[in-house]
Amino acid sequence: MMFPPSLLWSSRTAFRCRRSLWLVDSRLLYRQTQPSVSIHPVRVLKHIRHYATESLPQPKPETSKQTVLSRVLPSSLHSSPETISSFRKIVALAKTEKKPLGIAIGLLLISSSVSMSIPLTVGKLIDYFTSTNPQIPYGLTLGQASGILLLLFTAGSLANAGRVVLMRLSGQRIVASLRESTYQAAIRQEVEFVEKGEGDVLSRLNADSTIVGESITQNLSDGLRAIVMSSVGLGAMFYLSPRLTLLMLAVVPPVSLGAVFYGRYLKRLSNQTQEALGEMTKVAQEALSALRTVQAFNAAPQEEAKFHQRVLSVLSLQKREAIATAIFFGSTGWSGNVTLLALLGYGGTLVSNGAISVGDLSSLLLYTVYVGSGMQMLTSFFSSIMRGIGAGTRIFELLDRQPAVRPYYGVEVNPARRGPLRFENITFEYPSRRGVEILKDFRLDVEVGESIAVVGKSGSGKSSLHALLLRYYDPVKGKITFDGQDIREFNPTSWRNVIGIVPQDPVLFTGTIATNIAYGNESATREQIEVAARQANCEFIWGMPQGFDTPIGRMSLSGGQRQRLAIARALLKKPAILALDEATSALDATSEHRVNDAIDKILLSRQTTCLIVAHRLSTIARAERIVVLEDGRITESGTFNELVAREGTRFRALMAAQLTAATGEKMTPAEVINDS
Ligand SMILES: Nc1ncnc2c1ncn2[C@@H]1O[C@H](COP(=O)(O)OP(=O)(O)OP(=O)(O)O)[C@@H](O)[C@H]1O
Repeated sequence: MMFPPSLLWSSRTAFRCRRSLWLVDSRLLYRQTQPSVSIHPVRVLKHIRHYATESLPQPKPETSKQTVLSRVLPSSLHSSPETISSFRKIVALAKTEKKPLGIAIGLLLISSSVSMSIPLTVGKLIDYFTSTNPQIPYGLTLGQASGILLLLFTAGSLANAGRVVLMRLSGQRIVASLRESTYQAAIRQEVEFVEKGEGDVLSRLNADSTIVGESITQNLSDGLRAIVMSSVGLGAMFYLSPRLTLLMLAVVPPVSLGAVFYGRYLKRLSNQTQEALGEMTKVAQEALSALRTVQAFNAAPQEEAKFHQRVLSVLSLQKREAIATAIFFGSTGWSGNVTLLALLGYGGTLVSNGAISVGDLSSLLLYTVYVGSGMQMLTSFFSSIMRGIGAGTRIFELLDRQPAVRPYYGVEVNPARRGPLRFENITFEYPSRRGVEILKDFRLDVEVGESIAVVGKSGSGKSSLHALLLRYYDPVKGKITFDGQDIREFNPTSWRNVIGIVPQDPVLFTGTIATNIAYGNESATREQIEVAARQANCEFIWGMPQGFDTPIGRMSLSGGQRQRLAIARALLKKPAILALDEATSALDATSEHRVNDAIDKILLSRQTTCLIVAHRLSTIARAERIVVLEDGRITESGTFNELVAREGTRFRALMAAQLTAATGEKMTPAEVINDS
């Protein structure tokens, strides 16, 4: 017996399923993944029964809610409280769409009832046309009966169309709101969490929310339809001929037992193939992402050979899988058809004995197909529920996650507040590198309006100071205070409002120059934006044809221009603290001059406390105080002249190394300053 391919899953869907979730059962999956597979519907029924009673641990008596779930979930999932809570949350999501979903379910019942009457009608028609004394119930004429049937089928189709529209729209609305809340939750997490698993967050936003939406609507509707089809179909079969129905139910179990074991073997093979495919992709990915290196070392043949090996192992597994699948489906198809033959044979004798009419036998065979389809749909329904729960668990994990730094919790900081900034005995490790102390008992006091240049070799922890200041992370020991108050007491959003940040490599977002300067400050007027741009020496904007309305992306900005835009963005906030992380790459002389001039203006105003991670000598020389960061601590501190004048300082060595790298000549900082 062949199932309509539309009822069968694509293998891609199944693979996705397998990746994320425990599947209902190998044999059922296998049937779902293969198009044009012969499946005996009653065998499927048996499988489900087996699945529900044996492959699952018995429900725990203590909780009635768990009991219901235990029947539908596989053992690996149903025992987990997470799964149960995820299931409940998914159901709760559907509550927002209670009304349309309720109507859709009503329509579904109407359309299913109509379609379930078809086999019976066909049987009656066959009997009517083959009978020597044809009679229509209720004394209807053939025309009237046909008219009623036509009306019924039209109503069924309309109900079905209505169901599809309502379910889809509800599903899409659920997915849309789920995406928004997932995005909101993700964007409020601490940076470490998102940066570590950015791809993960994106897949939750994209794939997982779609799966959850589908499992509430589309799959729920399919599942209900399947339940109606299977139960009504079986009932009708028993009504038409209990003997034939029992015969079918008796033939199936022994055949299905073999299929169970074989199905498991196939599933194992399929898993191995997927793993091998993963390995193959990894090899290709590595080489393609490092193509410059591959070509520079003429390593293409070597990479091709590596890939060839992986392709071979995939091929050999696929060959085994193909043979095994062929045997599996050949034999299940054969046994399915033999069962059908037995039914026809026995049914035929019953017809010739007059125990059953030709029409009833036809109806019964048609119902068998319906029940089979219903069972098939039911199995995908279980898998879909589990996929939905798996995806839901990942989404709810993010939705329920409390960020390590709660963005809207704590004391509001008045934007006009000013005060000294103190790093008090800070010890800091990155959460992903526990045990590696980036800062050790670090101490630094910065007075209001003071400018400090932090210097040190690459990787010494300079930028980490800014990360702590912005509360991307919190120190392991010690505290940072602003105006005498621990910054951890502040509401991070309002605290970040008083800090202007200029990162090493400023990010510009899609939009115009103006929207980029006003990033995070949407209420800023054009005038305020222009003032900030002027302060930051962004005169280049006025030279652009569309000025401040020039879209970013249509032009390429130089490093110096980007940095000045970032300074303008920071200045627009009128920050109490400016955290400037200077780009390490050299700027051309004019750019550097314009950037430095902008920094000068900020420093001279003495309105903003400046903590500059400095690389360029010209910037370092501008700061009132320079601190040298080494081994997580400040080892030297003083004005530029003091540090240059001091013999054998770490600062002199650092500067000399930088100058040598920049000029190619051995020079001292003092020489360069004098030269310029
Ligand atoms: N997110 C992170 N997770 C783990 N380790 C990090 C992270 N960011 C930086 N580090 C490590 O912390 C150390 C200090 O890095 P940091 O960026 O603060 O140094 P830096 O002095 O600013 O360096 P550079 O001058 O090259 O910018 C480095 O060893 C770096 O590899």
